[in-house]
Amino acid sequence: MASAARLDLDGNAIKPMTICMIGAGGFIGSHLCEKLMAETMHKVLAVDVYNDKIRHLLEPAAHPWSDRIQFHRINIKHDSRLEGLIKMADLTVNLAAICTPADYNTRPLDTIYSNFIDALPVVKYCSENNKRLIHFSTCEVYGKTIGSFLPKDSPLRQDPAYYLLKEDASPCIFGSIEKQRWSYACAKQLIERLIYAEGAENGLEFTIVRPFNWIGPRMDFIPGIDGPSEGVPRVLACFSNNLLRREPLKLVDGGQSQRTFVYIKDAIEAVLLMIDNPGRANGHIFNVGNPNNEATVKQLAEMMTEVYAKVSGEPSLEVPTVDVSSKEFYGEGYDDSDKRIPDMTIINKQLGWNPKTSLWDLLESTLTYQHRTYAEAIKQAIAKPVAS
Ligand SMILES: NC(=O)c1ccc[n+]([C@@H]2O[C@H](COP(=O)([O-])OP(=O)(O)OC[C@H]3O[C@@H](n4cnc5c(N)ncnc54)[C@H](O)[C@@H]3O)[C@@H](O)[C@H]2O)c1
Ligand SMILES: O=c1ccn([C@@H]2O[C@H](COP(=O)(O)OP(=O)(O)O[C@H]3OC[C@@H](O)[C@H](O)[C@H]3O)[C@@H](O)[C@H]2O)c(=O)[nH]1
Repeated sequence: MASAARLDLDGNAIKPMTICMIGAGGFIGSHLCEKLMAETMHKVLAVDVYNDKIRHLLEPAAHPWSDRIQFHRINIKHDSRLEGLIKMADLTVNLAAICTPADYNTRPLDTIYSNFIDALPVVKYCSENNKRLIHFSTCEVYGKTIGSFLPKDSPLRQDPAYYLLKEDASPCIFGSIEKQRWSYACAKQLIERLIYAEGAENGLEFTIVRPFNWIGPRMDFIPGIDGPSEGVPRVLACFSNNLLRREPLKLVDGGQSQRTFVYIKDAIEAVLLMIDNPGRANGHIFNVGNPNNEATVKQLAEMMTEVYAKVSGEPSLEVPTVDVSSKEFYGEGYDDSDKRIPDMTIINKQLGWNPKTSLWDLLESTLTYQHRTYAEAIKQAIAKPVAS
């Protein structure tokens, strides 16, 4: 339950505030809304084009927080109500974006508009009205590691100086322009630079978040069940879909790329610390990830297969994975980040935050959710005769 006497990291009472949360109906937004309703007295003006993932929080009068969350169905591309909502709030959190890699090379214009152009008015309204902004960027702004350009057998590849990603030191290394994968990272980088410049020149109070593969329940969609049959979500939902349908998991280019995965509930703790501690969060860019949860995509597939067999009680397939080329899976213009380990120095120093949940544990709770939510619907979809 929310307590009125929550304290910030410096021991001061936290005053309830109004938060305009744009993209509140998405994966991260839904978890952040839940946290804010259950554990704080803050109010949320939830802005999105969808609300399926937060509908459970919006049921009238069903919850003690029903007067603290309002949903506004607004497309921020063209809606004059946005400025009014930002003015009414103390803080704006902007999560809205196209952020699935399958879109970056196939819908590069939509990707660039969504991640740069559509975010511009949000930054402008915050700056002009002296409102604080927490903007969601991405770990993809780092692109590839310096080490990836060294010879395969170079011992320097094992030296953290060549792979650890630091907010205030690492360069942003993208591929060539025809590798349209980088349209997203580049748009995110430019909006980061613009926000930083608004801070430097006009005094905007901002925090930039760089999430490193946050995963958990409600991430993306299961194709053909609660999203388009031909849609390609991020890897957690792709692999969940394969496991639910008892198909081999597809390893793009052999699944050699490495990622670090953090449990959504750990990551949301970090965002709440930013919200509640403006003096420590303003003016900073924060990596938010779990450096201890590194795996290649192949290792992730193997672990998910093992965990899913445990939580579903169904035996694994004899051949659980299959290799597929990136051209076949994503189309022309795909490219990849080789390795993503966040440096945690800044978030540790400013907010004292550390992730807690191991990869196995976060997969166990997430795949339990996926099985409970989708297994029956998938069975029915598979059993349905295909219309001729
Ligand atoms: N999940 C991750 O691991 C991760 C990693 C890096 C960066 N991020 C960033 O975090 C943010 C949130 O990511 P997510 O995983 O929750 O994605 P998501 O797709 O689940 O959520 C984004 C939400 O924004 C909404 N939205 C998009 N365009 C909009 C518009 N024009 N008007 C109103 N609403 C709009 C969508 O409907 C969706 O509900 C994004 O900016 C993303 O780039 C996420
Ligand atoms: O079925 C699949 C899906 C994905 N993959 C691979 O799995 C890896 C991870 O893919 P994801 O779809 O989760 O996306 P990425 O980690 O590449 O990018 C993500 O990073 C952070 C955010 O900004 C975005 O949410 C997204 O861009 C990639 O190497 C991809 O090629 C597979 O091997 N098989």
